[in-house]
Amino acid sequence: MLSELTAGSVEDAERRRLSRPYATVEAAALARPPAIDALRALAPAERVKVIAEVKRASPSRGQLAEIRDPAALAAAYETGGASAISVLTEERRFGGSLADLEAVRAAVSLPVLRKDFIATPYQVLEARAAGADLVLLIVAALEQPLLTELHTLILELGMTPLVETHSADELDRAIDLGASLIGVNARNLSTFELDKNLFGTLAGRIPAGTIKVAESAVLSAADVAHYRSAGADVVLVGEALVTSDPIRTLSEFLAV
Ligand SMILES: O=C(O)c1ccccc1NCC(=O)[C@H](O)[C@H](O)COP(=O)(O)O
Repeated sequence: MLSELTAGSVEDAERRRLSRPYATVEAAALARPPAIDALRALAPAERVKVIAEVKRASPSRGQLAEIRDPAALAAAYETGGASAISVLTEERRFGGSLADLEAVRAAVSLPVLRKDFIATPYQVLEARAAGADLVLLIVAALEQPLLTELHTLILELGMTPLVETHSADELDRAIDLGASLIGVNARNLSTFELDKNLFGTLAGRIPAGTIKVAESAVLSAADVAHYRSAGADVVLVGEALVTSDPIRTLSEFLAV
């Protein structure tokens, strides 16, 4: 499933590239105001921080929410105390788009994450051109040389890579990169199985000074407390926010 999702995202980007060539997107990326410092926004603090996700649908859960106005949802997340916004831009299975990212960028002053299946430099440039401050890199989807190349490009463009892992081997690869922001996703992106204890199993391997993000399966304040007690600096939340009153849910999560 992960390779299928990645191939689909790359194919869609190649289609866009026919009407918007590399040089055009690169120029747009370089013309953007500097990216917001996401490491600062997500730095460890007394309380857990939340990356709040704009997520319409997913392969594991189907349709989650009809989000007509992603900018309004992101603004609510900002009001509710989120520290960054994640925007799923994958079109086929998540119903997202780069237009969503651009709308969110214009609506909030928080760092914005492009959450997609990124496997080419063109997709990284698209992210910056649309106003992203962070870009997701999924270790399981990328061989180490490509992972290194994309990680370097994201940094060169002034953005922050969120390097996502799901096993000790993947975590070691993220650490070898020198990643400053590492996510452990409870969801196996091929089988969709959820393991809420994976973060706790792996967190001890993450070097001091690295920001630790627990991703997925955060459905309640108890889940936030579980990840926090296992060492999470940040939790990334999608479903629980888009299927509830996001401001109320955020306030419950941030009170942990
Ligand atoms: O959410 C899915 O079903 C999914 C399937 C395959 C690849 C990625 C997938 N989701 C991306 C994410 O990592 C989540 O959107 C994110 O961590 C938030 O998860 P949740 O709070 O459980 O909605």
